[in-house]
Amino acid sequence: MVKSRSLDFGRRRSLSDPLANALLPPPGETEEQRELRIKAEAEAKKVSDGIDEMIRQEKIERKRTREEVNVLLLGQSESGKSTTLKQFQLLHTPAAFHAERIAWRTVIYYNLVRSIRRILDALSPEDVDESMENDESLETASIIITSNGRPPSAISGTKVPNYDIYRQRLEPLVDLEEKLTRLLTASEEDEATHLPLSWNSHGPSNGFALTTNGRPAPTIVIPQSYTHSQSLPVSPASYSSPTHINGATNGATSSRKGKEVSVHTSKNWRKAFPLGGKSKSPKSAHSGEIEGWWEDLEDPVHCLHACAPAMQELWNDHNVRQRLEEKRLRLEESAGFYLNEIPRITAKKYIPTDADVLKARLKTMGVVEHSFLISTGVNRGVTWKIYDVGGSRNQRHAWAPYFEDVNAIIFLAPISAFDQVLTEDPRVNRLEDSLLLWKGVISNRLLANVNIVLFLNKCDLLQAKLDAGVRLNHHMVSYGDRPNDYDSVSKYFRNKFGAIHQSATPNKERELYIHLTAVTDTRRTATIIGDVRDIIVRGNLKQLKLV
Ligand SMILES: Nc1nc2c(ncn2[C@@H]2O[C@H](COP(=O)(O)OP(=O)(O)OP(=O)(O)O)[C@@H](O)[C@H]2O)c(=O)[nH]1
Ligand SMILES: [Mg+2]
Repeated sequence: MVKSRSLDFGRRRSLSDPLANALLPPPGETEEQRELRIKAEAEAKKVSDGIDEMIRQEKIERKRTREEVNVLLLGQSESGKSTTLKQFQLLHTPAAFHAERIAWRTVIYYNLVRSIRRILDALSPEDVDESMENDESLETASIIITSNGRPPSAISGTKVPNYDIYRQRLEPLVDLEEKLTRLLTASEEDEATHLPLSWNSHGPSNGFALTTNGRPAPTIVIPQSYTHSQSLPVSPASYSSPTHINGATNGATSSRKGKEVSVHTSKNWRKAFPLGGKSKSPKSAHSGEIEGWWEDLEDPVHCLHACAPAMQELWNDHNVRQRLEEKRLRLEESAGFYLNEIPRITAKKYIPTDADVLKARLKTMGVVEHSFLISTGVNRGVTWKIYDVGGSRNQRHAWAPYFEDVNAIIFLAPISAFDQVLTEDPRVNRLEDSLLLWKGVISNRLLANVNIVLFLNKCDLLQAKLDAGVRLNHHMVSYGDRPNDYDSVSKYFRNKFGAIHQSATPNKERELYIHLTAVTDTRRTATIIGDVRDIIVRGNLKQLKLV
């Protein structure tokens, strides 16, 4: 009775409401009629609740199938983030990836020409150590640090053969490097772009990211280096101190101080093709790709083609290799791999292969976003937004604004870098920096519920380095006298990164997925990306169900 009174009272509350009026019990309702009515109402409520639940489930399903998955690629500079992004592109939008291959020709030429320049710099009879330390171009080289934390000096007193003949024969490449840099930057004439230095220019030029909508504008940085005689002393202090990604920033000023030239990562730099601008750039009926550039005499391929024999001789010269070895300049580990394929790369009708594109090096500045609609498998219909960030220290302040919406992070730590130093601060060991960065990311409270996948990357280079006899314990005392082989070392790193996660994560429930990767290897990376996709989507679904 009391129950029905309260029900009636509830209705009386809304007497002015026509709907509530309509729901009032009919006048003169008998007790029996009343019971039947209440039963019917309860039945109706059950049906209604069932419908509500169905709607909720549909909503979850819709979210699962339609919601974007936001993935951040994090890690220090040269850890392989952009390469990982390229692998995603190759896997999910292969047609677009292939269509863009030709545009990467500019970058590949640029990488090759710079490698040659760096060899010539290294052959200079003067002591170039100081400029090497301050040289941004070191970022693509493996520099061994010694116990005093400095790159080893050239073997003092070494009699240096006269390499002027190479310099003379390769002189046209001086202008070519300038031209290629201009081509990569010229498509941004309406933006604050700084023109690059040539081999003979004076002083550094600075590039800085513009900002849009409060988020840094995506840009690509072409690292510049200087001849030893022109290098400007850049003290480590002129770079920012280590950036704490959870708040403290080093701001735009520090990025302005970098010796860098920047190109926005809008598709514009890709449109720099056809090089030289005089080609009619006919498209191949078969592939849709631009072809016929070789008929344009201004095209860089002609200069490269003409210099190819000299480049090849330089690279194959035993004395040159010895000199590079003395200076511990391991060009072949990074963008230097094009040196092993000079005839192919400099052929007049050269079109970059997928592998060439994956290895092409352009430093990222700011944050670059790419979307993919996954069309197959469990992730069908999911739109993935992948954010590729600039990893050098003066870029890390740009990461934090992306932490709020992120569903998953792929963190890359290049474990082959245990004997290298940061380009932006030669006092800091690269692996040390990766470990600190890792700790900063996994302990960040904003990211506590974010799925994290760790790529211990550059395993191919790690293997090669260990096989060549480079000892981990010379650079990482804590490794002690464990065996210096790939299995032991990779296991050690896996445990080390895993232990940091275990102790520093604010979310003890979070599972950590660790992969040993070489992201330039397409086949292996495709499998890993498949696994990662499933892990991330499953993790995402789990979170949605909790909502
Ligand atoms: N051998 C080898 N080279 C790799 C691997 N991962 C990346 N690289 C090369 O390392 C260089 C740097 O890779 P990126 O992907 O540009 O590095 P990033 O993390 O995007 O660097 P920033 O843009 O400066 O933050 C490129 O020349 C890659 O081809 C790897 O696993 N093995
Ligand atoms: Mg990058």
